[in-house]
Amino acid sequence: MIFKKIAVVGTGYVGLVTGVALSEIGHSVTCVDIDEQKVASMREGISPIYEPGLSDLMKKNYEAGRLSFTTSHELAFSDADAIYIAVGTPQKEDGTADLRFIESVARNIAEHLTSYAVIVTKSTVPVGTNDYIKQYIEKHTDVSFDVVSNPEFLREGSAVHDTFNGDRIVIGSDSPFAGQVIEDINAPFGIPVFKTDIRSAEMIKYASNAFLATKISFVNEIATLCEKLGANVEDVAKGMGQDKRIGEKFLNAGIGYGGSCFPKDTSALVQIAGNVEHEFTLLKAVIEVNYKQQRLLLDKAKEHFGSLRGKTIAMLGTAFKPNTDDMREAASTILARELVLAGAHVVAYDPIAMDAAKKLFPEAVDFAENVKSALKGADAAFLVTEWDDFKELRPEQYASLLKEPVLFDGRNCYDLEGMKGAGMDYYSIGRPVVKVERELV
Ligand SMILES: NC(=O)c1ccc[n+]([C@@H]2O[C@H](COP(=O)([O-])OP(=O)(O)OC[C@H]3O[C@@H](n4cnc5c(N)ncnc54)[C@H](O)[C@@H]3O)[C@@H](O)[C@H]2O)c1
Ligand SMILES: O=c1ccn([C@@H]2O[C@H](COP(=O)(O)OP(=O)(O)O[C@H]3O[C@H](CO)[C@@H](O)[C@H](O)[C@H]3O)[C@@H](O)[C@H]2O)c(=O)[nH]1
Repeated sequence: MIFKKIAVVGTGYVGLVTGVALSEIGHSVTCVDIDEQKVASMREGISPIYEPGLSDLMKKNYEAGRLSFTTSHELAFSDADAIYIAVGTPQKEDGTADLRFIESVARNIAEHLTSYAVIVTKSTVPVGTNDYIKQYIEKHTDVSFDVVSNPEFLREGSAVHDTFNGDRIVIGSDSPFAGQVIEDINAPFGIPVFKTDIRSAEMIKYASNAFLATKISFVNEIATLCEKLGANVEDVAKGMGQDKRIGEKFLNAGIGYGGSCFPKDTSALVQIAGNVEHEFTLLKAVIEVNYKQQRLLLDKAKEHFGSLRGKTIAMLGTAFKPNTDDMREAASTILARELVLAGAHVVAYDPIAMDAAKKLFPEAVDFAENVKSALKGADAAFLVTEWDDFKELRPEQYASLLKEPVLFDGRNCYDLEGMKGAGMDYYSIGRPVVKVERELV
């Protein structure tokens, strides 16, 4: 194995995890970020993001001298065999992908490239973006280089695990040499490689995310039908998933998908289609279903209480999924805003993402120190993120801490049988409602 000198541009969820993982398999990695605070923190051995297993691995490779951090593109790119682009491609107001960070990295590379390197795009970029990167750099430097599309499929909350255990590594290239360099770099991971052209690689990323989002919105529509027809979506999903052509994964009904990827990537793909005069009807419906789904707990609570004015709601979980501090496009943000607008008092708790939530939630929202103090005296609870801390609570504990008591579970964390006799009304997604048997007076 020939270990390479690698620069990674951007130290977010993808860049830092990629940099750390590449150093762990033996390469010499320099991570460069424009955020001085992030770089300072990483140099002190503190990961700027919460991701299970990342901190220890980062410290280990930093101390071993295989991993370094800088704010200087010049330093990072000098003699690099490969330059990985892992900057953000957020959503613009019109739904298209905002490529200004990609454009700035292209400028950085054109300015500081001193010898041949393979430029690898990990960021999720619209089809044709790698062609743009190539043309821009070619125009502004005489140094030779190749461009490779190498989309990333890791999930937040399990990013380190996913990087070492991915299903495939997609390498899109029009240069067999450059494609081989990236395959060699990744060889120690032992993950199957799929090679294709650059545009197909770019499309694989969007198509994969759009397909997974479609699976989620599909099962959520089935969940709504189950509620109306007296079926149980959990059993329905299990029964469907046993068909290998369907597969059991990503069929968990709930309050929709959030996060830094599905919402923006589905919108971007609708726009990418629009640019070539194709209306992506199916994906538009997926997005519309998700919009309704993210507000579902609110509808259920309004139906239960009549009005939410003056009610105290304990919000359990603010992160878009467990094991992350990421709040991008989290359903909790919508729910907190809408609950406050409806006149409710919100007390939120999240084991990890509370600092991020404080910056995003309306000022009227209070934050509790732990799950029990969030629940104590509240009229109802909204279970928004399926953290283990919440799932470990027994139904009776909710019932004894809540005033009314009623639990609106957006993630189907509890078994319906276990809820019967817990002394609490229990609403979940796509499953029958469990009601407390109250004495008639
Ligand atoms: N977050 C995920 O789970 C995930 C998974 C797969 C793919 N992706 C894609 O990967 C890309 C990165 O996502 P992320 O969530 O890691 O982003 P992020 O916003 O967490 O991090 C991006 C980092 O890039 C830095 N940056 C911006 N411009 C720079 C420049 N010119 N030079 C150096 N650093 C610069 C920023 O300061 C920031 O630290 C996106 O395209 C995203 O769609 C993300
Ligand atoms: O059956 C399911 C599975 C997920 N979700 C929700 O879908 C969202 C996304 O979850 P997940 O895919 O686990 O997390 P991400 O970190 O957003 O990862 C997705 O987005 C990344 C960024 O592009 C990709 O790299 C990953 O492959 C892709 O799974 C979350 O809100 C989940 O609650 C459901 O509602 N039901």
